[in-house]
Amino acid sequence: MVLIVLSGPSGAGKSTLLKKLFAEFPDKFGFSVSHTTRSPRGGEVDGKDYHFTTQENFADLVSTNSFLEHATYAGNSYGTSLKAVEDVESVGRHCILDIEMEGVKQVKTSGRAAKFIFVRPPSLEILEERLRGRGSDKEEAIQKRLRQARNELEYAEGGVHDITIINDNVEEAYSQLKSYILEIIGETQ
Ligand SMILES: Nc1ncnc2c1ncn2[C@@H]1O[C@H](COP(=O)(O)OP(=O)(O)OP(=O)(O)O)[C@@H](O)[C@H]1O
Repeated sequence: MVLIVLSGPSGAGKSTLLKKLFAEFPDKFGFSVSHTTRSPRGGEVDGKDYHFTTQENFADLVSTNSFLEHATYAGNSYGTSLKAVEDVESVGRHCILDIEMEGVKQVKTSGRAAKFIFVRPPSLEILEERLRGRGSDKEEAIQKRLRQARNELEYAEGGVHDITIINDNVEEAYSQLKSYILEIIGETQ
């Protein structure tokens, strides 16, 4: 099984592309279930949406090197455990992680083999338009995402990913993503 790590600035189109991939290949890929110390929101199911966990248990998992990557956002910790990846692989699916730069760095140093795909927008101006178009963020959050996008793009300049996909036309970007992924999992269409 191949561990596939997708990253890129917020708003670059990762979810859009992955949605297409899961729709076309419903049985080939899976997302791992992350651990989090945040409280469940309405309708979220433990073990399905997240493994909801205490800060203490989360710290234990960190100290036993049980996470492939983990980070803290807005006071809550999130992580992908090695076991969560194995759970996806045990049912015969390739695990896909949709994570940000710090997580990518951790997977890289974990020693676990993976393929790294970077999804980027054609320009920061277009990224800004898309973030506004998505309508899910306030102005302050958009500015924060744009600042972070610069960091992600700079990191990617170092040639740390196996492939960079520019999401200009979504169908073209999807076609590139699909052919690369089918190639690395050893399937051709
Ligand atoms: N090629 C494209 N052309 C125009 N709009 C696009 C394209 N790809 C995605 N979008 C739009 O851009 C917005 C951001 O896309 P999406 O939510 O998939 O990004 P993301 O990388 O998953 O972001 P996040 O990391 O914040 O979850 C969405 O409104 C989406 O419909």
